[in-house]
Amino acid sequence: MARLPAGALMQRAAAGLAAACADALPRVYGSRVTLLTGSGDNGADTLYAGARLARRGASVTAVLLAPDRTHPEALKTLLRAGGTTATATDAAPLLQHADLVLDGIVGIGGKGGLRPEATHLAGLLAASPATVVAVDLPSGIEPDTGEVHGTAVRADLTITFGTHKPGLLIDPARAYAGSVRLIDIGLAATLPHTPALESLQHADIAALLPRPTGESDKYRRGVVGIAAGSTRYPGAAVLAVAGALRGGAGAVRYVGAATDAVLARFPETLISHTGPKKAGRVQAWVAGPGAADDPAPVAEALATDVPVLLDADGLRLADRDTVRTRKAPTLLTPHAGEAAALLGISREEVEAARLTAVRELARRYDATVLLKGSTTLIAAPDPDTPVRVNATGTPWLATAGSGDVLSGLAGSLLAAGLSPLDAASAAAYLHGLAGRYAADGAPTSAHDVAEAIPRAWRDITT
Ligand SMILES: NC(=O)C1=CN([C@@H]2O[C@H](COP(=O)(O)OP(=O)(O)OC[C@H]3O[C@@H](n4cnc5c(N)ncnc54)[C@H](O)[C@@H]3O)[C@@H](O)[C@H]2O)[C@@H](O)CC1
Ligand SMILES: [K+]
Repeated sequence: MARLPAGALMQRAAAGLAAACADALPRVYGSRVTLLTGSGDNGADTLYAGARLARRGASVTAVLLAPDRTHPEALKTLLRAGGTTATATDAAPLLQHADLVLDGIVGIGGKGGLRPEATHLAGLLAASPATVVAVDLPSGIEPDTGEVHGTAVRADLTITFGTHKPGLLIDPARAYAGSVRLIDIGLAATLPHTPALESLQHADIAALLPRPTGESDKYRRGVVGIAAGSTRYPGAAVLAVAGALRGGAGAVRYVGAATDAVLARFPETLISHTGPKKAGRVQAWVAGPGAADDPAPVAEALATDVPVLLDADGLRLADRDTVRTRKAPTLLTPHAGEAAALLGISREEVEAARLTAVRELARRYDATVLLKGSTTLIAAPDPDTPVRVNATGTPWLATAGSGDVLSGLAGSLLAAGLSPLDAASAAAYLHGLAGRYAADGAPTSAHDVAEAIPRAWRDITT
């Protein structure tokens, strides 16, 4: 900001915001626009954008939450452009009859949820048929964590400035943002080199995925061991193997009680009639899906010196000190309920503060942790490594067995030589994309998700 003329960033933000609002309206001329205007720069952005829309013939009214503390220059600009003002007590009809509402109550300066008057406005807004555009972020969410304390504005569209904020990417706050559009205001050079959060895209994942070369044979490509399934849950083994076969390892070795079911479905699987300890060459183990109550295979996998992925029953059956102290990397893939058990808190507490939970798990277990959910998070044990958030998931993936496919897929990428953080990130990305393809707007099954993985892989790499 010091290097630019005063207000330059704000003008860039307002210009981008006004253009996005114009796109969201059938026509600007004659449309009714209501601005919810707080006392900070977020409110000022909103007033400047409103002035631009007023100059194009929109009828613009700013509801001022703090009339005596509104940004004076921005307010003057709106009034000069033909806009008008109102107080919060007059807001109800203005929100009910607007075509478009801009939420400029608070931006990145907002902390601790909305105050009572703003809470009341957010309630009125929820009942309005208007299109809601959040300015920078939906007011009331915690910008840096994605937590929501009390009421927050629910937007159809969020126009965010300079960089994505964690709250726009992590649930529960993410669900309040609607679709998110980033406006470049020229901040790139000033942003920190190590962000708090990363969201990998197609090209990032493509660069991570293993590719066989002329010298590859099945052992060089990696053998993934699957210690999963039981007489009670043979299907978990089949689904973990289904994921593993599509994850780039050269071979999949299975140990457990579901040999017949696995071979019937996947005759290419190598079978060892032992535990993980004596199973033969394996570069990474997946232990736990459908394991029911037998801790032995989990303990044997953890005793090896190769990377181990623990999922489902494995998270419950594993000895926690062994996880913490083993030398080779460990990857834990809990859903919120399993994470809650590992942390000794409630599922609701995990879901409300997912970023804190995943970081705390990684720290406490000295492991890489993939916390499943509609926005999956992945944290490395080193607290300075950016947490990764996966953006490809779909609610249709909340289907039985889908986690077994993910664990097999991630294990296969581990065996192929990816670090736990990269294996988990690439697996979550592919799995989410495969889930979208498999579902395509209708219910899908874990089996279909596994079968859609190659299509996701091809789309990313070609
Ligand atoms: N920092 C930058 O480089 C830029 C910032 N811009 C805008 O500036 C915003 C940040 O502005 P500010 O730092 O002034 O802060 P905000 O405008 O986000 O919020 C601070 C104001 O809101 C009030 N407030 C705080 N918490 C509240 C709550 N829970 N309920 C109701 N009111 C609350 C405070 O009293 C304060 O007046 C960004 O979100 C963005 O919209 C843009 O203009 C572009 C450049
Ligand atoms: K806002």
